[in-house]
Amino acid sequence: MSNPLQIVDISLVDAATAEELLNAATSQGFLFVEGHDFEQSEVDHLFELSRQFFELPSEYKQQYSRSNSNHGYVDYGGENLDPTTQKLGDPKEGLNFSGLDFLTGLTEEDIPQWFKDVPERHELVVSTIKKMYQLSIKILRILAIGLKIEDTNETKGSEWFASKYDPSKASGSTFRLLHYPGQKSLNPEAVIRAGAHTDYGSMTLLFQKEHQEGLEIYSPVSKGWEAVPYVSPNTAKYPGKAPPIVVNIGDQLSYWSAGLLRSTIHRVKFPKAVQETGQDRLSIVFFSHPNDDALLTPFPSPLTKDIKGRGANKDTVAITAKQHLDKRLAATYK
Ligand SMILES: O=C(O)CCC(=O)C(=O)O
Ligand SMILES: [Fe+2]
Repeated sequence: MSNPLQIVDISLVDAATAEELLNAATSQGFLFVEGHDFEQSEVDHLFELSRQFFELPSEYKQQYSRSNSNHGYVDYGGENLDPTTQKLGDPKEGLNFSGLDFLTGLTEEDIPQWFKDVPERHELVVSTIKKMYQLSIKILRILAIGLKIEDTNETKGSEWFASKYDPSKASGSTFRLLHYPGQKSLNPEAVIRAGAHTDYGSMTLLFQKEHQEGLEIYSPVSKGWEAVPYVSPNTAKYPGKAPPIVVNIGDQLSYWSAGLLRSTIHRVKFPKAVQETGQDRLSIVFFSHPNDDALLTPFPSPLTKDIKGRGANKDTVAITAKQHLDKRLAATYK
């Protein structure tokens, strides 16, 4: 499968990396990142854990149904990512880990006992949550350099995003395991697995598996739907490491940058080959959000100061990260 997206190596935090990252974030709004520290074995275990969890009886999973704070199990059809077009919810199930403390990797509310029954299961979830948080902060620091965010009295420009990510303060960040069951039907009406949407946070990090493709972006470059392929790990460069991770710019970065960065529309669809094999899809996703009280007003930068009428610059009243998330979630989980 061809790859319309850039693969950016973030192992070096410097001006060249920042330039490359910014270019990808302002063009497609979707990219791959390599030079992260996720091991292949770790990601394999996570997918295995996810598969085993979703195989548990429905009654068991439903004991942990999604709470008002967006934590817990979401059953088939429980979420509709494209409520203006789709009547039915998405044909998928998910497990949300929300109310995250990034110092401990723990959640405020209970997670299914199944994860705690075996210490390795819980440890893997906890370490993944901490790593995802750290990776998103690293990417945000590099982006801040590329965006030439200016120093203020309170913060250094490169720390502008990170300063809104106090690890022990409440945020909308959510770690999710997602499962899209296979479907043999070739009914063209039933090919959407997750409706078209933009993500609500600052950025989303995602692992998918080979032969389980289906993620598509509405490319701002080609003005058409394009597949986000599975990209194999570069084992010569990074032995033992997991494949490049998908990075998706979300609404909040679009607001903060007055629309310079793109919160690109995407969806999950059954590609023909996957529909024919009846293959399931599993994805491992981290939705990175700043602290609840972070204002979504543009950062100070020569790159954005003259942009008017896009992103938050067009609004007269600034909203907080939590107000934005609550609004989006209310539409999704009607
Ligand atoms: O499962 C995927 O590949 C993407 C899901 C997604 O876009 C989302 O949950 O926001
Ligand atoms: Fe999404």
